Amino acid sequence: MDTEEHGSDSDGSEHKLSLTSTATTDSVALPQKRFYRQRAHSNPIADHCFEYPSDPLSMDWSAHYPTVDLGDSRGVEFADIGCGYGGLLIQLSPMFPKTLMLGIEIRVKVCDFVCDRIRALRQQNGGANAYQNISCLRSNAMKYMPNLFSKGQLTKMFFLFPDPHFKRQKHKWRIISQQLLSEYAYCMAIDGRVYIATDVQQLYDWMTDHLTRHPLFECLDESERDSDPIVPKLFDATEEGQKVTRNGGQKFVAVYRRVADSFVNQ
Ligand SMILES: C[S@@+](CC[C@H](N)C(=O)[O-])C[C@H]1O[C@@H](n2cnc3c(N)ncnc32)[C@H](O)[C@@H]1O
Repeated sequence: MDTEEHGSDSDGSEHKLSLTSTATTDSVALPQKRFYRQRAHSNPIADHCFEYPSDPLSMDWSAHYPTVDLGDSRGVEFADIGCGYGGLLIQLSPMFPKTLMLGIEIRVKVCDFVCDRIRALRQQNGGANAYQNISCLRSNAMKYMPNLFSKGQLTKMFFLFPDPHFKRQKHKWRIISQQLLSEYAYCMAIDGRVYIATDVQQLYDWMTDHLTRHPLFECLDESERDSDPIVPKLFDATEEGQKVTRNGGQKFVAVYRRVADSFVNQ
């Protein structure tokens, strides 16, 4: 992934931080996972070397969505947190062709895989102008969400099969907590939706407990959930979901709505 730091050119003009990922290539073949293997878990609290914008307006998204007229777009609206190998983005792309979606993935090689996968799909479907609305960014969602997204920008956030971090002393590594939910709520539009899925009952209880207790989220009732066309995708669109299916595991899914805070002027 090419990176360009936010800073000043010799003429004093500011250039925006740009994280080139899916913009250019010569190859058309889909990437093979075996060339992108990386340890399963990354410590999200340790210091990693990340490029990140000082604020959302400094982020240059043009390299991520090179054919999209960004001036005419609402910016990224869907964020797949810990997107892994990118299966959800690829399924949602044709369902919402006008919506920009971003996978956020902390592992370098996994993010590279998704970028190469999207690049190949774009080339293979060049004539159809497909997959131009999806991209992947290597970042730590536990640290940089407000740097990437403005208040109320996201209409959907996905947390599909997140790392369970079973040991008690590693619960602080979990991607859902009261503090993190407040950051996610800040980036979300009122009525936006949070989708969670896991095969680990204990993690499901943890995530739903935190979401239910948080004043800015409420659980969708069964009929609302069943009429959401995205819900069926939560089970099998991602590589981890497919692995659970192969192993005959159970899946637990829930959807929450971002609600307005009745005490604070939104
Ligand atoms: C178990 S995998 C699930 C991947 C994908 N959602 C799926 O269902 O196939 C969890 C992913 O979250 C990523 N991840 C963990 N913590 C993260 C963080 N703080 N920010 C971004 N990605 C993270 C991991 O690197 C891993 O790829």
